[in-house]
Amino acid sequence: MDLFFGMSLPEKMRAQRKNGDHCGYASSFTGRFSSKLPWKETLSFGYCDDRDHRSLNMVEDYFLSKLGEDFTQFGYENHKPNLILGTGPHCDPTSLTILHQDDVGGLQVFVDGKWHSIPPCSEAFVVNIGDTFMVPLSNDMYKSCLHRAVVNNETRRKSLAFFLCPKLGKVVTPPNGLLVNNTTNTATPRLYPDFTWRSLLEFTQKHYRADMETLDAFSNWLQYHCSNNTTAN
Ligand SMILES: O=C(O)CCC(=O)C(=O)O
Ligand SMILES: [Fe+2]
Repeated sequence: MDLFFGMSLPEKMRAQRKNGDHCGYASSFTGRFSSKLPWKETLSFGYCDDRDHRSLNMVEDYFLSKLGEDFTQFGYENHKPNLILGTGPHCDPTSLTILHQDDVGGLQVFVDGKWHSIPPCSEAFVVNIGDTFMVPLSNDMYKSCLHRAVVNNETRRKSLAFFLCPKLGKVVTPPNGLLVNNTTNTATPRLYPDFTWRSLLEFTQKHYRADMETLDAFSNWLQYHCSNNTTAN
């Protein structure tokens, strides 16, 4: 991880994540957005548990193809010290996040109106519910977790995150059982429209940096697009 992030920007840019792609290097200074910029660099890899797409040496293969023979290390997030922002407040748009932070710490969750620090523990993972868990599995019963990562002015911070997502074309919708109020036997209101992970991914990759209002913004965006498509047809 240190080997990669210690390289010069032009060198890291050889592994730059292309717009709409899942793998590669991205940072505040090369990004797809011009506002609400977090101070972080990320290196991402996609993994699909599917026989046809599985690669045993996915990370190694990626580095070999992008950076050449003598490079086989990998890493994920790298937050730089001395600069104000790490990762701003947001809920992950994905389903579940399994996160490991190094001993510098900095991860905070928003609970009961306050930010709480999550102390780093080398032997533990933090598991967060994301928006795509909240909608289909609970129709809002389980809230996605609002969190942020702060940086300090002494030490570089690193974290490693695994984001679990549905298949791209899978329709994200709550099961019928959650749409009925068992006491009154009436339908509970749908809080969000059905969507595919492909469309939420596109929204958060190309149009909107995930924050605490991603789902509301996404619902509006979907409605606008659907009504425009209907009008166009
Ligand atoms: O670095 C961290 O601890 C959190 C990163 C994060 O929230 C994210 O990448 O979604
Ligand atoms: Fe996050």
